[in-house]
Amino acid sequence: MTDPSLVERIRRAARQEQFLDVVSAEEAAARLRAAFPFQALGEESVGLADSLGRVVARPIAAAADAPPFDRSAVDGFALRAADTTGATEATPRRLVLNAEVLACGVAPGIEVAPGTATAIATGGVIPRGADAVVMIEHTVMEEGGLEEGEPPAILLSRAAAPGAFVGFAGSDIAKGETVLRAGTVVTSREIGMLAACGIASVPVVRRPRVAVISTGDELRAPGSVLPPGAIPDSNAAILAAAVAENGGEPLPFGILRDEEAALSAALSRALEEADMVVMSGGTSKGAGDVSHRILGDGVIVHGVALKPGKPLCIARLRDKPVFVLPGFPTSAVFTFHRFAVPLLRAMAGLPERVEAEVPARLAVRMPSELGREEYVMASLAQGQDGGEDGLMAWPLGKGSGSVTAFGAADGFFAIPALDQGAEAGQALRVTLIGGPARLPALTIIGSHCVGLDAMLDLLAAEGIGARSLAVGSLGGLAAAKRGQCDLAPAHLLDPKTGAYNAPFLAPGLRLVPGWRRLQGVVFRPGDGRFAGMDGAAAVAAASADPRCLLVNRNAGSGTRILLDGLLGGARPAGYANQPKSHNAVAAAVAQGRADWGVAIETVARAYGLGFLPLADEHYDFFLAEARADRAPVRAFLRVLDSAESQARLAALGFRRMAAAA
Ligand SMILES: Nc1nc2c(c(=O)[nH]1)N[C@H]1C(S)=C(S)[C@@H](COP(=O)(O)OP(=O)(O)OC[C@H]3O[C@@H](n4cnc5c(N)ncnc54)[C@H](O)[C@@H]3O)O[C@H]1N2
Ligand code: MOO
Repeated sequence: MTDPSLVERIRRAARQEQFLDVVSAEEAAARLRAAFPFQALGEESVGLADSLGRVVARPIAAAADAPPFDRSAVDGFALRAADTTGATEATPRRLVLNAEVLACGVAPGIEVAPGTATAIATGGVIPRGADAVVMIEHTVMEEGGLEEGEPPAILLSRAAAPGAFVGFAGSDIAKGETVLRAGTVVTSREIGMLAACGIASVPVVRRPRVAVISTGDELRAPGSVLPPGAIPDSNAAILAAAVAENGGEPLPFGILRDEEAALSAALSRALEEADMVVMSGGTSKGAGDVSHRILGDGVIVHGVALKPGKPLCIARLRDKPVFVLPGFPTSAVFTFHRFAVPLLRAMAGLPERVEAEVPARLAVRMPSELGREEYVMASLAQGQDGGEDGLMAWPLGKGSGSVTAFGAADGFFAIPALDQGAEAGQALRVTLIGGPARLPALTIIGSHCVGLDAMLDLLAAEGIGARSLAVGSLGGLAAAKRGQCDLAPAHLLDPKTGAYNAPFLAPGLRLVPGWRRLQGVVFRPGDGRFAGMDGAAAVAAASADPRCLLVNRNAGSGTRILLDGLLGGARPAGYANQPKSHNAVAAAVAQGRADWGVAIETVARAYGLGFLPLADEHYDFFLAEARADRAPVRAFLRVLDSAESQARLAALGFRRMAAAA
């Protein structure tokens, strides 16, 4: 049943013109702190095995001593230390054995009287009278002289101090002592302690239940077939996992359409079942943006001067926190961590997360919007070899819509609201996400290619990690010249000479031949306008037909230079559409937004497109001479020349060039 007051609020909110009331991130956090208690939820009791990963709710005292009785730490004989005084190899002491053997679990029956000893196993109960144990290897059984019926004896060649090899009851932990304090996260180690102290049920903080709701008509569950315009719901999966990582229990509410009635019904149910509600999508000003409208006067923040995350909306409904995160994945995840996680952890009884920072220098200039504090996701790579340069931070440059930026980044840095950007070389502090930065052995910066992925897979199989930053051919070349990477893959066509890459060599760099990628005209199979043509004829015919729409490439790309050369100054329909990758060209043609373009054969095949060859693109590597002798670089060059790599490249449709010099 939908709460009638909620419906009324929704109606009221719907009548209002919606606007964002942007506040600073600090103000937003302060309002959140003022609205909620930031304290652990109540406690519940769980079985020992189920306590793994839970937070201890109150101090737990040992229910029993550990060990529960005085026990032997060795295999040997329990005895009175006083009987051993002065024992040496030359003057052994003789002790008569008692007629019992104290294996583990055996209750002793005979008191150890002066001049006697009892055989005992490691873990055996120390018998009354004994105060020490000697190891079996420091004794010998008495040889010969045994009269009929006389008990056996041992000869002892070492003196034992009182307490030797005795583990006293409660010496590990004594009954009543605190085993675990409130706030401890239970791991296998804590479980071991609890078990040893005889504790079978554990008082833990109740896990905050967090309803996760995705909104958007375009969303489909991951793995479903996507109709045109649809995208997989990645936010729900990321957010549910992040809830679990921070001590919460995610309650998946699935995908809801941008429809107020359905949304408010779901919200009402979520508020009944959960301690916190996290929605994503529909919080900005667009036509379909309805999520925030259903919150009515419960809203405490709507709009934060942050990038990513401006349209973040936070509300308090029925005393429970509701976060409406921006739909863009990077924005959603970033704002979740920044605002929802501190509250979630407090409710779960977990301490605030401490995020480590490392100093680094910015590798390239990063522009930023004035008026919003901008957080830039970055990868870290070692600067100039030798370490003087320390770490360089490379912005991932993927924007709020990226689903990979947050996952791929080592961390992020902030550009203050009043700055219009950060300069190359500027000193930064990078906040690490997901633990310490793992700096790989090999740094590769430049143009990306699936062939390179194949090389890096082979290297990884040898245990050599590589970081490949896709910043384009020119960006990689610049990084190589500055000594910031080992290898810079590139496919730069020099329009004057028509040659690839070699004309761009600079002192200190060497060119390692990579592979050739066949480029050609791509079109939808069955498009009769391209039937029976070769590449050059297809370019001529298509560019002369105003209804045949081109998808071009960005200025400076090798493909653009090639196409401009073929067009000879012509500007066919669609020329202004200039995406930055082979894949974007193929997608535009495959989906009918354009009819033709130029891309590499591998990509044409992947999209099921027709392909008419034009020319070979050379994908080579600029190698910094100063780094050429590093073991990981040598390993890369070896892999590049291996039979396995030739086979993989051939399977991808690439032709490997002459062996590396
Ligand atoms: N005219 C304006 N437009 C936008 C503004 C603005 O101020 N004025 N703000 C921009 C900013 S900043 C952000 S961030 C986004 C956030 O928009 P919404 O929160 O309303 O999100 P949607 O429009 O629903 O979706 C945005 C984008 O994200 C995709 N999405 C949504 N949910 C998911 C999901 N669960 N998994 C994966 N991807 C998801 C959605 O398809 C859209 O592509 O608004 C800007 N616009
Ligand atoms: O705030 Mo939005 O999250 O910049 O893209």
